Amino acid sequence: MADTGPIAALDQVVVDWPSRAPLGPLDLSVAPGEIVALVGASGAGKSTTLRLLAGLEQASSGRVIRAAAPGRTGFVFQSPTLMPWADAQANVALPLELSGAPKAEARARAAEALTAVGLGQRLTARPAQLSGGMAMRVSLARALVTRPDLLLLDEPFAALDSVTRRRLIEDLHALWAVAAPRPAIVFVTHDVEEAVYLAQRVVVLDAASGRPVADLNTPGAAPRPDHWRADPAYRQTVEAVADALAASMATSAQAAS
Ligand SMILES: Nc1ncnc2c1ncn2[C@@H]1O[C@H](COP(=O)(O)OP(=O)(O)OP(=O)(O)O)[C@@H](O)[C@H]1O
Repeated sequence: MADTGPIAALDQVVVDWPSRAPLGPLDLSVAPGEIVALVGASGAGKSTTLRLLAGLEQASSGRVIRAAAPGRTGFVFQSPTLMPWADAQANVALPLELSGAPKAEARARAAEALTAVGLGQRLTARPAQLSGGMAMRVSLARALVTRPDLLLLDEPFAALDSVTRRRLIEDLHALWAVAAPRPAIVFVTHDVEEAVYLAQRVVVLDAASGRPVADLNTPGAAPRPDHWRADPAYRQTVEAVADALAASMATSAQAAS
């Protein structure tokens, strides 16, 4: 593939809030179409890194590169953040309507996106009529409907049971694999196994400064078959990420003592 440069990157970015030590300097580069997982201790700066990549947070210094086309960055939060009064189709159509698409086209594309996440039969359901997993699928469809170049996911499945969670990870992989072009995905999670299973690269953030302190490639091509979880290469990578995560926390615990 031709080197097209990153779809999003942080170059020596520092975020300086009056109430705490500065975060950074942060360096991270995300290539078009790649899947990167961010792991780190609570408060390490994972959400801040995503918000910087989304343009929702200002850097105090350094450079943020955002190469996704306007309106083609999708964001999915831990809670589905749906409009409670609107049905699934209207929720998913909203970003298209806001970007000026005619209503009929927006509704047709919303129906298509909901079908892709397995909710083709629930277009008229309101959020209160959906399970947690279904509501998250609607949120995913809303992010995918704009055919994003960059999809940012902040612990999207953390509140779900483990079976639903696995299914959603598999669906996300499948949706990514059929998209043309594939979006880059940056996925924040506390779950090391989920990070290794989903991503092509796992980046570990330092607990104190938020700086990436380990950047590990995962073996094998995504999307992975479910039985890959029993593969020794998967287990070894999980151990390597868990070790890097423990090391990142130990250093900051030492610094604090
Ligand atoms: N607007 C803000 N003003 C001041 N401090 C902030 C602000 N936003 C975040 N922080 C602090 O910056 C640090 C990083 O926060 P962030 O939410 O990015 O961490 P995180 O790794 O996503 O945490 P968690 O895993 O708990 O969600 C935390 O100490 C947080 O309290």
